[in-house]
Order: sequence, then structure tokens, then C-alpha cells
Amino acid sequence: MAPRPRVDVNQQTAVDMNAARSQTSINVQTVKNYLYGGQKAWDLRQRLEKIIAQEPLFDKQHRDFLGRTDQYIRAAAITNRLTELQRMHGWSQEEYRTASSLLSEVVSIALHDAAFQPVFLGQGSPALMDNYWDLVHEKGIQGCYLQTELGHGTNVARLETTSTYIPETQEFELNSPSLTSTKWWIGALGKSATHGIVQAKLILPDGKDMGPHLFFVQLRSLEDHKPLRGIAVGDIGPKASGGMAAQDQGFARFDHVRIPRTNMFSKFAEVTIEGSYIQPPHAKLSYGGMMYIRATMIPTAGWTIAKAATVAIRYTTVRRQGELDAKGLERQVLTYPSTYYRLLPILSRAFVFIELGRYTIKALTQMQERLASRDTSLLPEMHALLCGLKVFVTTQGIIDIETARRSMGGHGYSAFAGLGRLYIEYLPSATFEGDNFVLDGQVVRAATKLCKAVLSSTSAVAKLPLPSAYLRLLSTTSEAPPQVTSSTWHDVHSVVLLLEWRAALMVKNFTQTPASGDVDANVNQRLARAITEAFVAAQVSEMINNLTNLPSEDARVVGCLYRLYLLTSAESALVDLLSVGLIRHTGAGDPTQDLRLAVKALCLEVMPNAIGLTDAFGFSDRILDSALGVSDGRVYEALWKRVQMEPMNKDEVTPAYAPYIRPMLQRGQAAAQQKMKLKSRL
Ligand SMILES: Cc1cc2nc3c(=O)[nH]c(=O)nc-3n(C[C@H](O)[C@H](O)[C@H](O)COP(=O)(O)OP(=O)(O)OC[C@H]3O[C@@H](n4cnc5c(N)ncnc54)[C@H](O)[C@@H]3O)c2cc1C
Repeated sequence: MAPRPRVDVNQQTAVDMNAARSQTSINVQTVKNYLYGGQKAWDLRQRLEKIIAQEPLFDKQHRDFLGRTDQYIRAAAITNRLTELQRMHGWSQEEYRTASSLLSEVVSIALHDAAFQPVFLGQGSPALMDNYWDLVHEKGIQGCYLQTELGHGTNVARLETTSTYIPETQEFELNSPSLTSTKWWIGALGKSATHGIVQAKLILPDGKDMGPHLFFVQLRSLEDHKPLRGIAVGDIGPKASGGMAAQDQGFARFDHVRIPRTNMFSKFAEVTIEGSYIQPPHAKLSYGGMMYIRATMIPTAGWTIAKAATVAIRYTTVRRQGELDAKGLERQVLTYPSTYYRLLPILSRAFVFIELGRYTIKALTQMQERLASRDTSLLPEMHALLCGLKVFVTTQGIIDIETARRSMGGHGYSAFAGLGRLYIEYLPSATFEGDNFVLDGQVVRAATKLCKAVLSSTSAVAKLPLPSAYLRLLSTTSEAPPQVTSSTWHDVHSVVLLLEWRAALMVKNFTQTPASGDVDANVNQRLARAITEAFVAAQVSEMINNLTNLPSEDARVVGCLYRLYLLTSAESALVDLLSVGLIRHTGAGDPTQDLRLAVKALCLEVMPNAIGLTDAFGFSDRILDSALGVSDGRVYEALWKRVQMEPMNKDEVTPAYAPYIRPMLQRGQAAAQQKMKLKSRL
């Protein structure tokens, strides 16, 4: 047998990346424009990226080696420079937001932008806006949102902080009556924020408790940043696995702190000068701020998953492992079925969540316009939808980042791979803005209410809001559930219908369970997922229809990704599909095998464009900050370069040698010599 040619494993990486790019059949720029919502948005991003890339402060090369305090100080310096650049270049809000996202850093000012400012806008009274909006908007003050307490998070009704109205001075007095009433986990409160929006129980002069309301409170002096009298404030310490180290989650206690009456957020509910309470027109009007944050979490999930997919697909394209082929090359890791089956569905979810985010934010904007004229009709449905979507995208996003990291083997565990950081920073999204398991319950409550209406009256179907359209299937005039055959998996409409039937039957079964009947402990999670997946599947079908706006080859490839999304959703729903009898074992072979083979076929169809599709996300090497995700594929050189920066490598002999390593070795050597002597005497 002729000897196989020797391959330079390092040089081969660039060869493999170039070869993968040259296989791309899509127009990367067109798909990029599609993902960013038009060429204009992409051009803006490019223009801002050039500015940001030139800033030495924004360099990420050394951040993995910094301790917590230095990470926080670095983040503050970055924020200061970003706002300076905003003024220098006269950036609009949109430009500032884009530049901020391009930083790809955890910074405390994010809480001001994402939580503090929207609540101010949505719930500030005209008086509060007149007095403070300019300061808020111009960042003359820095805000945070103080809801969670040491003793309560989910159960907002049991928060203990009080705000008591004193008519004599027209002031509220804020008080933390117990250790467990201490505000806790509050982003930017530890060391940064000057002001906060405090959720506290409103107590009227007659002692009546009106439940939690929002109050605007100054926390630190604008002269020297010291906490104001009566306020004890600090940082709650390091987070799990060193995550979000640059952000100062904080605690605060209030000892009879007075604020003016006008500092209550009273756009909807109000306390009069005399101390009477004016009810809001709808109990859930104040949900607006939180709904906005939840809506933005959908595209964020998409772009976060996109980063994980880009890094892992690039690395597994150039990483070779296995038996040599005739050319002397090992197999590209991405080509193993167990690898592409893990990674390509992640790529498909990134595309879907990015598009879904666009839809949701548009729908929310429409609802907010109606809210402005006090029309709350869309509110309950939007609330339930956003709860479901928030849970779905964050739960899936967390799984996807970790799956992508593991697909890269041992090097994936290096901090220089970048996915460990991405994971740990994304992880709390399952808990904040509503714990995912708690939100599931709200999705199910809303669905059962509508289901009962549909089951009791045929006219209710006509009034079903779009996200609950799947319940139409329960109407007496609806067709019977479809028969699943091998062709089902090749027809978008059939797969969507199947996922809708799954949700409808599961909700119906649950709704019809007698009050005395037992339900399993996981029922809310299963139902909420089925409900949300039915909605998302219908949206994906729309996305496929709208692909006619793209050139045909781009539409074909992105369409494959969307179908892959639908099929992997159906695959993960198999247990439910079997439980509700939509798929049956007929004795003629495995009824799920056709689906699994269709998933594989779609993966193979997407594969030649895997690199092109990840390039379409438009991430620079600076943003990904990953030695394994470099766009030229030269991963070993990038990893080697990073390792040279490791501070421990500055000393040839570690300072730990003399005091600790040497004495241990010397004791061991002496003991071994002693034993040798004893042996030689025997
Ligand atoms: C990184 C990070 C940043 C944060 N930033 C902020 C911030 O800026 N401002 C702020 O106010 N808060 C913030 N939080 C707090 C966050 O909003 C709360 O952690 C969250 O609301 C959950 O509350 P909890 O931690 O008290 O958990 P708990 O409510 O005690 O929940 C504990 C467990 O009980 C379960 N559980 C609780 N109630 C129910 C129920 N009714 N049904 C079923 N299961 C239930 C939950 O699923 C969970 O598993 C932050 C948290 C984190 C981790």
C-alpha cells in the first residue's frame, strides 16, 4: 500500500474553512440583510462596528484573566466611553442600542436601558416625567429596578417593603421592616445606580394595604455617590460559576426614607393629596414594562444561540478526528451524524427565534398603542403569549449553548472557546423576568380559560386571538385529526397541523380532567411547551411563505432550515404525539422512523451551507471572542496565541514552588529514600 501523504493539521484548518466557504450556494449578504431586517440595518451595524473595533478599552483579550472587581471597573470604563462616543457621534437611540449590543459585554448600564427607562416611560406620571425624564434619558442619573427581596421573588404579593403615605407632608415613607424585606439580586444596585424604581406595598393613611406599587427613589448622592441617609446598600457577591462578574447585583434596605408624593409611578393608579386611592382602569396595565423586556428576550435568544452555533459549526468544520482517508485526512467532526444532528437544529432555532422576535415586538407595539388609549383588550392574550415564548426560547437557548459547547470536545471547556462564558451569562434568563416554571402555569391558565369557552360555544372560535388559533380544532365543525404517514413529514402544513392538534388535544384533556382527578406533576411544563410550539410552528409556516421575497437559492436553503426546525419540534414532541394518539403503533414497523430519517435528510441538505449560514449572522471575531470560532478557521494558532497571554505563564517557575510545591516534593523524596533504604537492608 502506498504511504498516505502527511498532512499539516494546523495548515489544514484554513484549507477546510476555505473549502467550506466555497461550497456555499446562498448569497451570504442577502441572507444577512434578511436576518437584520434590511441592508440599512446591516450597514448601520458595520459603520458602528468600525468605531467600536478601534477603541482600545473595548478590547477583550485580557478580560478572562481579570478578577471580579477589575471586571466591574472595566465594565464601568466601557460604559463611560460608550456614552462619550454617543455624544461625540450624535448617535440616535437606535444607533446607541446597536453600538451597545456590538460591545457584547455584560455592563450594568444595561439595566438602566432595559428595565429602568421603559418603566419610567410606560408608567411615569406627567409630573415625574417633567422632573426627571431628561436626566433619565441623558444618563445624568443611573437607574435600577428593585422588586425581588431576600424572602420573596415570585410571590410579589407577599413583598414586605412598605411605602406609607403621610398626608401632612405629602410624602411616602419607605421602610424595610425585616431582614427578609431587603431588596436582593437587583442589577446595578450594588455599586452603580443613583436611583431606583422600588416595588413596595402601598399603605394608605388609614392603614389599608393596597399591595405592591412602584416608587421612584434616589439611592446615592449625585455629589459623591455615597448612599443617602436611611439607605443601606451593597453588592450581593459573586454569582454561580463566576458568571456576570462585571455586573453589580445588589441589596438595599430602607429605614423610614421619605420621598415626595409625586415620586409614585402614577400614570394608572394614584394617591391623592388627601390620601385617597384612585384605581387603575385594568389590574394588568402595569405589566407593560415587563412585557417589553420579555418580548426583547426572544430575538436575544436567537442571536445568542446564533453565536453558539457559529463557534461550534466553524470549529467542527476544521476539527478533524478519526481514521485517515486516502488523502491522509481524518474526518471533519461536523460530518459525523451525531455532531450535525446536534448542531444544525441549533442553527435552525437561531434563524427562527430571530424572525419570531421581529413578529413579537411588532405585535407588542400594536398592543401598547392600544394601551395608550386605555384599550386593554389585547393585554391578557399578549401576556400569556409572552410568558410562553419567554420560557420556550430561554429554556431552549440554555440547552443549545451547552450542546454546542459539548460538541467541541475538550477544547470547548476552555474559556478561550467562549461558550462557557456565553452559557453562564445566559443561564439566569430562565429565572429573571419570571421564573420559567412559574410562567408555565400562567400559560396554562390562559389556555384552559379559552378552551372552556370553545368547548361550550361554537361562536367562541370566531373570537379566538391569533396565538390561540390552535383551539379552533376543538370546534365541533373541525375536521378529524390527520393520519400520520411518511409524506406528513415532507409537507409543512401537515407538520404544523399536527403540532396544533397536539396542543389542542392536550389542553382539552387537561381542561376536562375533573376537579377531583389527579394530574401529573409536570403537566404545566408539557402543556405550556405544546401550546407555545403550536404558535411558533404556525409562525414558521408564515416565515416559509414569506421567503418568496428572497432569491430562489437563498429561499430554498433558509426554507430547509425552517423545515428542519419544524421536524425537530415534532421529534421532541413524539412522546406527546403518542400519548394523545396522533401517532399510533400499528404493528407495521416503527411509526417514528420516517420522521427521524426526514430530519437526517434535511440536515444533509443544509450541511453544504452550514458555514455560509453562520457567516450570514455577521459576527466579527471581536464579538465572538472565541479562539475556536475564528472566521479564518485557524483555531490552533488562535488558541496558542491566547494561551501565551495566561498570566501564570509569565514566570517560568511559579511563585507557589518555593513555599508549597518544593516542601511537599522534598518531604516525599525524603520519605521515598527512607523506604528505599529499608528495602535495601532486607
Ligand atoms: C442574575 C439575576 C439578575 C436579577 N436581576 C433582578 C433585578 O434587576 N431586579 C429584581 O427585582 N430582581 C432581579 N432578579 C431576581 C429574579 O427576578 C428572581 O430571582 C425571580 O423572580 C425568581 O424569584 P426567586 O429567586 O425568589 O425564586 P423563588 O420564587 O423563591 O422560586 C424558587 C423555586 O420555587 C419555584 N416556585 C416559586 N413559586 C412557584 C409557584 N407559584 N408555582 C410553581 N413553582 C414555584 C420556582 O420555580 C423555583 O424553582 C435577578 C435574578 C438573577 C438571578
